[in-house]
Parts: sequence; structure tokens; C-alpha cells
Amino acid sequence: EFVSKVNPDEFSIAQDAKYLIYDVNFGEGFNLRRDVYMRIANTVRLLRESGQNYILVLPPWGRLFHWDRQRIGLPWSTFFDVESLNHFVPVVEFRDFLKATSNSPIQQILYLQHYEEGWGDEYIMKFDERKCIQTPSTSQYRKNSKSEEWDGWFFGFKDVHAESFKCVSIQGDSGTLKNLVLKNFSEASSILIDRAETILHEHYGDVNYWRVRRSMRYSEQLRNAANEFRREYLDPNSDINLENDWRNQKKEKSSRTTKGGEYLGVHWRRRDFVTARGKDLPTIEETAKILTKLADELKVSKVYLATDAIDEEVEKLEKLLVEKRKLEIFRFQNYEDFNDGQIAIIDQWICAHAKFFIGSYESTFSFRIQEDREILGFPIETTFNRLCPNSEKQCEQPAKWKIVYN
Ligand SMILES: C[C@@H]1O[C@H](OP(=O)(O)OP(=O)(O)OC[C@H]2O[C@@H](n3cnc4c(=O)[nH]c(N)nc43)[C@H](O)[C@@H]2O)[C@@H](O)[C@H](O)[C@@H]1O
Repeated sequence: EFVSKVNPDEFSIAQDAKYLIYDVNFGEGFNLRRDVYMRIANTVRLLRESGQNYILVLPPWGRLFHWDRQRIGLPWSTFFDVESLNHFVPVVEFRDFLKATSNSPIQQILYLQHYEEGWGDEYIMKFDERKCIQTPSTSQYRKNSKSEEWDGWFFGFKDVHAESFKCVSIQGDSGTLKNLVLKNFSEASSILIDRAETILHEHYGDVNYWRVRRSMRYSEQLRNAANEFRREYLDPNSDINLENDWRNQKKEKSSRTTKGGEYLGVHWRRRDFVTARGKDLPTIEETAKILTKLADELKVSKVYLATDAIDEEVEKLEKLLVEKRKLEIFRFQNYEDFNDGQIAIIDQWICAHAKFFIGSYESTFSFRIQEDREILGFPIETTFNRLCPNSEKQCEQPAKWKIVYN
């Protein structure tokens, strides 16, 4: 069963296989975590390019503070097409890793941290094994005085332990992490890198950024749900063809001729974002003004609303949009069959197919939609747009991170 997860034609799971597992700071949201996956997958790619047979172990999902309906231990197949991920670097689900290694202890935990003394005068790429800077999440790892092994959260799985635990201060990117593993820990057959968000992308927006991003196709179940909803309620003629295998997708898509469906896609981020970034977001009234103006310009009467707003706020916005222009608002709300993360992805995939998309300032949820639209081949001006805090005035628009192909 394990071997079948990794396509034997592409990557050999030989005796020399080594496993790289990672985890992310508890407080980070879903879409930042998706970005951390890309950084670590590139570390694994670099390790493999240096001749080491590393396999990336996918950290189970759950325990995200934005998700109301909590479950833990969710495999990546809940959200993504794992076979497609596997075409970038070999990946296994955590439960399959445990099976493959017969639950033997993880050999090394590396807990990444910053340098206690700060950056210094300039940002230099470096790493050093250091004393742990104690934080609540460092102390979740404890040495069991009887077994001499380390206990920890390990995604809520039972009977998982580690042989050794070390803190490493690091400043750097996917490449720096590769150097750390190669230089200091190449003997370990399994390593868990915790606080993996500490490292950056090696080259933000380069070919390998986009290759790994393109490999992150959503699961068939979620794509189907989004596509059916779009065809039924928004625009029956809004399919966009992509190659079945992302590796066969060639540059033609960058001719940017994709039209999308006859609706406006909106990501309206609320809740904690209003507290964190309130001054960069429009009020409900301003949002209604922006959307009605846009709908007029685009000559569309349908709005697909992706949002985490509470019902009262959505009702208020809907009322304003209907009063002003009789716009029809659509939302995907099948909470019975899909969990919070799945609905988030369905929302994103529907927004990705809209004629025009407008998102919320610096929300990673909006960023992932913009990337999907780059992959789908939309003209730039239909994608990199944000809701301005003052509907009367222009505001700085999102950075245009354009897709590149090899
Ligand atoms: C202020 C910062 O904001 C950052 O959020 P930001 O980048 O928007 O992006 P996310 O971290 O993905 O957003 C947080 C979560 O909110 C829900 N959510 C937000 N917008 C939508 C939506 O349109 N549809 C659905 N279905 N769900 C939504 C979803 O569960 C998502 O995982 C946080 O990660 C940071 O922790 C911090 O709070």
C-alpha cells in the first residue's frame, strides 16, 4: 500500500529512503500553511538533487483556530490530489509513513527558531545549533524519563516518539534548510522540522515556486463540487481546460486569453482580519459600493461571494447589493458534506473561474486564488485586485506575481 503512493517509475523507494516531516506554528492559518508546503517541498527537491533519496511526509491537517468544526489527523487527500503533488517530489501521508517505518521513533526533531540576538546589521543566511528559546510550543516536546524518548503533539497520533530533539537558530530559505540537513543531520533516516514557517522561499515566484504550486491541484471531489456549482448557478459555459497532468501544461496558458464565467468573484475576508487589518478593509457599505460599481462595469448580474463573515454581515451586504442593483449573490454552503477547509477550497476554485476577481488586502486566502488564476491563464487585470478601504479612492493594488514556466 505504501509503495503505491509513490509512483515507482519516477522515484525509487529504496533502502536509502529518508523521510522529511515538518510542522508549522500552531497559530498559522490554512493558506499560509499551503505556502510553507511549497518551501519545504523545494528543500526536498534540493536534497534530492544533491543525490539524497528524501521523501516528504505530509503533516496531517487539523487544530486550525479558524476552523469551527474541528477534526484532527486529516490526510492531505482531504484537500489535494496527492498523486499530483507526487509529481514534484515524492510524498507520503503521515499515516503511511508510520506504517512504512513500523512506528519506529522519528530519529531527529529540529525545532527552528530565530537568533535570540536578532539579525544583526544585515540578513545573512546561516544556521547554528543553539539552546532553545523557550516558548509554549518548544515545551510541548518533553523527554520521557523512563523511555528516554521525546514525546510531543505529532498531529494527535498516538505512539509516535522521537529519539533526539534539538533547537536550531536559522536565518534563510529552502536552500539553507537543505544545507542544515545535509551538513549536520544526513545520518538521520527521519527528521521532523518543526516551525518550518521560519524559513523563506529560495526564489519567490521563480520556476520552482510555480512548479510546486502547479502540483498542488485540489482533490477531484472538491474540484467536481466547485465545478458543478459553478455550472449550475453561475455560468454553464465557464469551464477552463487544463492538462490532466500539470507537468504537461505548457506556456500557451500564459497567452492570457482565459475569459472565465459571467460573474464577479469576491473574497471578502472578515472576522479576525477586521481586527488585524481593519484600516485596510472597506466597511460593509463601502464593499457594496465597490461591488455594484464593478458589476456595472463588467456587465454581470451575479456575484460569487467567498467569505468567512458572520451571517448578519452577509445579510447586510446582500441587502445593499439587491437594493442597489438587484445583483444575485451566490455562496457554496454545503456544510453537511464538506468540512471548513474543503469549503474554503471550493470557494477558491469558484473565484478562480470568475470573469473578474477582487480580494482582501494581503489575505493569503486571496493570494492562493490569484495564483490559481495565473495557472488558469487569465489576463492580469482581472486577477490582482483588492477591495479598497475607501470606495471613492484608489488604493495600492496587490503585487503582480506572474506565472513562469520552464
Ligand atoms: C490576520 C491573519 O489572517 C490570516 O488569514 P488569511 O491570510 O486571510 O488566510 P487564511 O489563514 O487561510 O484564513 C483563515 C481561515 O478563515 C477561513 N476563511 C477565510 N476566508 C474565507 C472564505 O472566503 N471562505 C471560506 N470558506 N473560509 C474562509 C478559512 O477557514 C481559512 O482557512 C491568518 O492566517 C492569520 O492567522 C491572521 O489571523
